[in-house]
Amino acid sequence: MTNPSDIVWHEQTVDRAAREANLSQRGVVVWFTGLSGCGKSTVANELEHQLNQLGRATILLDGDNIRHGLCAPPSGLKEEHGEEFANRFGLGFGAIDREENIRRIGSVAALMASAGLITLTAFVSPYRRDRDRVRKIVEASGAVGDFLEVFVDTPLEICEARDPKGLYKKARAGEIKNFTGISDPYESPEQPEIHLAGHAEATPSEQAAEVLAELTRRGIVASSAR
Ligand SMILES: Nc1ncnc2c1ncn2[C@@H]1O[C@H](COP(=O)(O)OS(=O)(=O)O)[C@@H](OP(=O)(O)O)[C@H]1O
Ligand SMILES: Nc1ncnc2c1ncn2[C@@H]1O[C@H](COP(=O)(O)OP(=O)(O)O)[C@@H](O)[C@H]1O
Repeated sequence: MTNPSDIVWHEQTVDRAAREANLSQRGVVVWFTGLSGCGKSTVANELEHQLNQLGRATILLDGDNIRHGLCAPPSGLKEEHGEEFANRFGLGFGAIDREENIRRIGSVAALMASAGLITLTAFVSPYRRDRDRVRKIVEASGAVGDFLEVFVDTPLEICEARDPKGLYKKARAGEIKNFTGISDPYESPEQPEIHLAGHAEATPSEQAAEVLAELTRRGIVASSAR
């Protein structure tokens, strides 16, 4: 077994402050969470577009895309890596798999923020403990205030009526197990930095502008940025 003391942290000459200075911005993580179909990807995508137009350096990590690579399911790894590897490292939607999914993404998001990027993430991330762990990792590698939780609070009935991928229909029919909101829990954030209420009928662009306004209010985006 590897002894943790055999792995030693190496200090680097170019630090986070130097990277941030070159980009004239502060690296942060803007963590969108909510049910499937609540609008995470759409609003995060629109926000990245608005930030991009302001000349800000960004990255968007989206659940559906990350599950094609870093957090692929066993079926996506088997052909290239074999069954044992796929079963050990591939991720599904059970509670432990979601925990590992969010742990990996949380670490990547913290690295992206240390690179000075405004890092947007869009994952269901249904468990409060998993999200709180990411907050700790991000703050430990930067400062308090570097992690902003955005609760996309669209009611289940609306998400289910939208059902753009037909997943709710399958979940109701019992064809998908552990489906968040139907046969698996969603633990709402208790004190999100930003709360987007879905019943207000705001457009994705208005919701993105709401997040942008909060980033501006907190000095993460300068009001005169370009
Ligand atoms: N069982 C189950 N529960 C929830 N979601 C499911 C499930 N099976 C597949 N999908 C699709 O996978 C997307 C969620 O992946 P995430 O990585 O964001 O999930 S999690 O954060 O680990 O909970 C989610 O994407 P979004 O709809 O964009 O949220 C679904 O399209
Ligand atoms: N504010 C909104 N108003 C109306 N429809 C929306 C809004 N935000 C997203 N949608 C629509 O809801 C569906 C699900 O959005 P999506 O961003 O894929 O959700 P998620 O990433 O949370 O699964 C899409 O068809 C999208 O166009």
